[in-house]
Amino acid sequence: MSERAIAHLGPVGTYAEMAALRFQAWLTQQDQQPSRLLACRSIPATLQTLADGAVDYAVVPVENSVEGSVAATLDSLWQLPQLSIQRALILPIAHALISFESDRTAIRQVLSHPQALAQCQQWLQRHLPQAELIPANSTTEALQDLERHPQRAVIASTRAAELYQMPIQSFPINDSPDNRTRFWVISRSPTPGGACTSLNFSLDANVPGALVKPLQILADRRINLSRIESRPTKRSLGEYLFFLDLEADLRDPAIAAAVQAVADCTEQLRVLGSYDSLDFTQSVLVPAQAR
Ligand SMILES: O=C(O)C(=O)C[C@]1(C(=O)O)C=C[C@@H](O)C=C1
Repeated sequence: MSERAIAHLGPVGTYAEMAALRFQAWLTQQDQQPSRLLACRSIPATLQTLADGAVDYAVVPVENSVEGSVAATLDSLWQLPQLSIQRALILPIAHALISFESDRTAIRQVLSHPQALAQCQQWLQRHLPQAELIPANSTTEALQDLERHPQRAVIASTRAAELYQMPIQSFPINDSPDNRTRFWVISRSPTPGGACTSLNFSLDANVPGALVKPLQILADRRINLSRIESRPTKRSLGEYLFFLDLEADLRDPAIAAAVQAVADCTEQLRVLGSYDSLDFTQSVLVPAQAR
């Protein structure tokens, strides 16, 4: 078998890469086949690389316990109908403040991925109220050139600080000690079926009760929703797509029938995947030098 490739948000050292490493280790345990990782510039680029056939899997963040959904993942995935979810991965996320400046009062800018900035907002407000917050494509992209900007700090993982040999000034700085992010493993293969089913749909008309109908179908069949999210379709103002996670397995005929009934009362429904989760919140993270 040829080497499989797994795309993730780069550069090397992101949380998405950590998730991809976890998935790679799990995959190797399953079938002993080789695989390699490929770092991409953004979440849309990660999914596009997979859709173009250049890799076999993509690992993308989808939801954080504090900040909620990762919009770039939802927005990109619904535009790539050839892709489906294979598995979810849950990782603990602990952020570090990385800077060559040890005097916090001298730090003028803090750079990171918007999700990471948001996950540390209270800490930043308390300890670096003077700093301008600057969004970057990823936590480790923000680390590039840090040594040339002494008044700058970056929020990234301790592993990233080790990999790029940069000083950690504070750790942990995430507001919630139980900070976790759920990632999806996506591929071009049919979805396998599993304890969670994710779908999205648009509605025929913007009229009272349009959303109640599909939700009532699920409630009547006692199917629990673990998440509901709306995103603009970007076609016209006020037009939304709804993303739902059901605690249900699509391989069960009763669940498949319920999803069909939802499809019958919505404009367009797509099953993004039905899959199991791997929860890594209790296990030790891969040390940087072990790669
Ligand atoms: O920038 C990174 O390191 C990422 O992997 C992205 C990302 C995200 O988009 O949520 C992943 C996990 C954390 O929640 C923070 C940032």
